[in-house]
Amino acid sequence: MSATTIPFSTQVTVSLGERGYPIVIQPGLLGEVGARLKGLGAKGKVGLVTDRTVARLYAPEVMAALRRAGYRVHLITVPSGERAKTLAWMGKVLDILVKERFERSSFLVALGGGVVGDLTGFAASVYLRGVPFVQVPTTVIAQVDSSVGGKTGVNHRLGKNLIGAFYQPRAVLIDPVTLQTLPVREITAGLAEVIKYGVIADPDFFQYLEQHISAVLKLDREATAAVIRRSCEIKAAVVGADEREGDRRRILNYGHTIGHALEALGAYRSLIHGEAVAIGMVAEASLAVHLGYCQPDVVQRIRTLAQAAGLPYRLPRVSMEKMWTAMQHDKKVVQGTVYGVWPVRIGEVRIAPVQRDEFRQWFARVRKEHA
Ligand SMILES: NC(=O)c1ccc[n+]([C@@H]2O[C@H](COP(=O)([O-])OP(=O)(O)OC[C@H]3O[C@@H](n4cnc5c(N)ncnc54)[C@H](O)[C@@H]3O)[C@@H](O)[C@H]2O)c1
Ligand SMILES: O=C(O)C(=O)C[C@@H](O)[C@H](O)[C@H](O)COP(=O)(O)O
Ligand SMILES: [Zn+2]
Repeated sequence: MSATTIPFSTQVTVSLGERGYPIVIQPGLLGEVGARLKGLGAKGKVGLVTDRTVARLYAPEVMAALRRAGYRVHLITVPSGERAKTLAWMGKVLDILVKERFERSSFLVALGGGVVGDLTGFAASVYLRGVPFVQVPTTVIAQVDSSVGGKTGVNHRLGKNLIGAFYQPRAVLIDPVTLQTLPVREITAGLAEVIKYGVIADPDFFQYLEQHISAVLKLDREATAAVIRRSCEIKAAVVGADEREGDRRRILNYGHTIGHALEALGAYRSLIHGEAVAIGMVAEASLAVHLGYCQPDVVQRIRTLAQAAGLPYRLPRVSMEKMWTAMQHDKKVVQGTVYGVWPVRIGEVRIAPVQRDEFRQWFARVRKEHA
């Protein structure tokens, strides 16, 4: 893949028939949010949902853009980070929508990272049995992954995203300039989902990341354009083929069986999502070797790339029993059996069950190696 052939402003389509939508990637797009909503036929009042950090950085610009297009705007702000992804905060957002008499035709705009996008999408899916919403993602994770595909929801103490709905946005409006204000830890965490796409679907993209990781980390213009576009293309293709995760979409969950268990065990405070996914990807690749699905060089390449991106890759101190119990809440569990996404080679994964005994043996081996 050559970075020089990548135009910065581009569009990717999520092909889902009447639920299909564009992903527009364009520097400066925040200033056009109002005009884009007009293009979608939005009328009346807009609910702009964001978190406290993003409100300070970008809400004035987006509110001005919406007002220029003739909209009345009601700003709804939640705390920053994973602690807002709860039923309690969902209730507070819904309270405001009710009190402010938002109507069925009112659009919600999710301005922020994956937390704001997942929470707003879920609120949009249930308020008046469904109001339209638009994603305006401002983190790497949100621009390459969470804003696309319609998985919305909130966490439960015992498991990640256990309460939610499939509900597609009307459009995804990506302004890559917003990434400039992200803390390094958040940029790095976002790269876990980017590396994931290489492992599950595109060996050339994985190789591109191996060769350009420092440019990507510096948010170099061409590298950023390449990463956002290719990630959105892969996600859009998978979602277009299997919207509700009947089968193929499960590949997007690579690294998440263990990753989500680690997030829940840390009460959603010790690891942020991308970090947990990075550890999960390396661990699940290593487990895939143990299960006989791939060779050790695959784990080595994934671990080396994660390390080069500055991601954590070692399992934290946690008991095997607690891990296994937390993994029972994975949405890929079928009749009590945990199904994992296992790399076969870079660019190809397979989905298969893992038994408790296999997990226990692998876990004991890893613990011994790291002792
Ligand atoms: N729905 C999906 O398909 C999907 C996919 C991947 C992840 N997710 C979910 O997304 C969440 C993680 O998303 P995230 O990493 O974006 O987390 P996040 O939404 O918590 O954002 C991370 C932090 O960055 C701040 N921030 C956001 N944009 C900023 C900017 N431009 N400049 C400075 N600071 C900014 C936020 O205030 C927050 O503190 C998790 O809950 C995960 O489960 C969902
Ligand atoms: O879009 C998907 O499908 C994914 O699995 C993408 C993941 O990166 C994302 O974290 C998703 O929210 C996980 O979904 P879940 O169904 O395991 O909660
Ligand atoms: Zn994820």
